[in-house]
Amino acid sequence: MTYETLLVETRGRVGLVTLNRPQALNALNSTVMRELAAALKAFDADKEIGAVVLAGSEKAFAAGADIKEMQTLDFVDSYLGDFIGGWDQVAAARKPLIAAVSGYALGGGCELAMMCDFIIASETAKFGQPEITLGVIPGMGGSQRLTRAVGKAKAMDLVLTGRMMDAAEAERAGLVSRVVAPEKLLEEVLTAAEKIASFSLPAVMMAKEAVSRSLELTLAEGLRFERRLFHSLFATEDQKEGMAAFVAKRKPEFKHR
Ligand SMILES: CC(C)=CC(=O)SCCNC(=O)CCNC(=O)[C@H](O)C(C)(C)COP(=O)(O)OP(=O)(O)OC[C@H]1O[C@@H](n2cnc3c(N)ncnc32)[C@H](O)[C@@H]1OP(=O)(O)O
Repeated sequence: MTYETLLVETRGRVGLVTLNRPQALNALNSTVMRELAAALKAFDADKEIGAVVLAGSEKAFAAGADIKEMQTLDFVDSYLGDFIGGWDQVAAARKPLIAAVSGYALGGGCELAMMCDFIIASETAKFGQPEITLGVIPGMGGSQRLTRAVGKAKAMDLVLTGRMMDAAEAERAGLVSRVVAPEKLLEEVLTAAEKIASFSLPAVMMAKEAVSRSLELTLAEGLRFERRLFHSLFATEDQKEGMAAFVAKRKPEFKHR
């Protein structure tokens, strides 16, 4: 498949998707989001892929939803057309998805990064939900995922003032898992993705599913769900291989089965 707004490639068992609308700081429009959903679906279906990285440019991961595309929308058009309705498809990806954020991750850009499983940021990253400055509010999950990630006080601060927070503040707040030098960002993220992709794919996908469900279930439900997944992994060849390799003091050779 050819993409108009993305660069899509593979690095061993890692899929790499790079947003590619530099003239608009990777502003997200319908084409970007449709292509992104298709690229992630293709990687989900590809048995040779164990993890996916989503990156932007050095200046911008994404500067938000495309304001030029949105400005003439009215309520009836946006409601009947379910504007941005399918844009959360990214959060439905089943394989681990890591956001590599450099520069601006604003509005929909911050929300897109938060749909990924974790965010590794460059020291230059700036996160924010500036929709309030445009007369609207976050619409791709910012009020929900940001609050779960950083807590009510900081989420209210960011959503109500529209200010940006830098990478150090985002790391302290728990929005990003690590901050690295700009020139090391892609290398660091690809190394993390390669490590994940080297493990048993069923175990990796179930680990993702279990952690993701923790945000939706009660503790008792979540613990039961985790236990069922844990038990089920004893039906895989990779559990036998992983534990046999440990006992034999050798490297496991996972078959992803
Ligand atoms: C998801 C939902 C429901 C909502 C949203 O996401 S609303 C959008 C939230 N994002 C923003 O409000 C950020 C808008 N952008 C900026 O504030 C600035 O561009 C900046 C601070 C990120 C960078 O400023 P800088 O001076 O370095 O660059 P610009 O000259 O402003 O931008 C370069 C080029 O990109 C176009 N651009 C930037 N952001 C967007 C955007 N969100 N939508 C459409 N186009 C965008 C900008 O217009 C300029 O293009 P032109 O030179 O052709 O005007």
